[in-house]
Amino acid sequence: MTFPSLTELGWGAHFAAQTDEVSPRAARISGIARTRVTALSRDGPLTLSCPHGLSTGDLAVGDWVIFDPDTLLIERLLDRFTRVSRKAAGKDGRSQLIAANVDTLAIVTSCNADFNEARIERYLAMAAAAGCLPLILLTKADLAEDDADYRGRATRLSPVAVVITLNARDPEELGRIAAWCGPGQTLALVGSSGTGKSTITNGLTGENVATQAIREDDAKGRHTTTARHLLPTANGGWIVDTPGMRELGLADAAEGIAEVFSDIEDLEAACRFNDCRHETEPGCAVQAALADGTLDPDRLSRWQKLRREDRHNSETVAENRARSRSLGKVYRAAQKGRRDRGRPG
Ligand SMILES: Nc1nc2c(ncn2[C@@H]2O[C@H](COP(=O)(O)OP(=O)(O)OP(=O)(O)O)[C@@H](O)[C@H]2O)c(=O)[nH]1
Ligand SMILES: [Zn+2]
Repeated sequence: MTFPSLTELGWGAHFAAQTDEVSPRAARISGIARTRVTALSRDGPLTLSCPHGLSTGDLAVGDWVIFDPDTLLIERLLDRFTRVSRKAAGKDGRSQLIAANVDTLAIVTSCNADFNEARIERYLAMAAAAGCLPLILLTKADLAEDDADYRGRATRLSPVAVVITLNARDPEELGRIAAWCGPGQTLALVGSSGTGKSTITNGLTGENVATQAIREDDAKGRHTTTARHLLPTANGGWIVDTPGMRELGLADAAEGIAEVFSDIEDLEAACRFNDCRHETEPGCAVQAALADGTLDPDRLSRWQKLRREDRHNSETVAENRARSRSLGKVYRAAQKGRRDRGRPG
């Protein structure tokens, strides 16, 4: 049996630069259960375990790790190329990792009442904060009276996102997404329940895996909030199945928000006062743009709401940083242990 090469698994210069290890020791995480981590290596699938002090919660589907081939323990997590996260449930504002090393984040919404500008902007900020290319997939175009109108509204939300309207049930139309999950490319789908994520996943993988995974979980009454599978697509790429998100909270996404709302942030830079609140201050460029109709007041209020929320949630982020620093210590200790045992590499 032949397995995908590291390049086909998504390996590239970003990871190669971080290690002198020979490639049989590198693996990409394809699934995470409570204590077990499944991964794909050049020599096929593996089950890895976490060393003492590292929990599966610190890892994400899509991560690259260096493992010890004798013990099958994870030795080192490689620095991520992209990092998809959101605010964890609860009030502490912690950011929760959803998936790692995703090239493109596909925001899935339907050409019907699910379509919501504010929600799409949230996901666009999530993609920008993660470092992923954004793709907006507008499903159920076959059921809509005017899918071009939805496409136009979505296009206005971002100068960088590609917008595609489609019937997700039609394999030929799904082919238009194939370019984003070709060899070595990883695509993640996010969006509300019922918008067609499973339909797209099944169509691209040629299997019914996604729905099965969801059913397994339902049966156990478990509620997962992170992605658990990296699935191969029919044309040599990878797809991450993320859970349906009823509500997407953002934390530590200031840069992502700034990118999505760069039009407003540019205006803000032109306000006379640095601390302009864009209310009644003289020389406010934001108010001027509202007055001459170049800025949509709804977009302004959506931006203000997102920024307030992100600032509030980011207050406790310093806590997370301390946490990842202590994680770094665990990796270094593991590496040192390996060197002390006189292993090469
Ligand atoms: N006509 C039409 N039906 C679609 C389209 N996309 C999805 N559907 C249907 O909509 C329903 C929901 O689709 P799913 O793929 O299960 O949606 P989901 O986003 O995976 O939903 P969750 O599994 O709850 O997260 C299914 O009955 C699909 O067949 C589309 O483009 N056109
Ligand atoms: Zn102003």
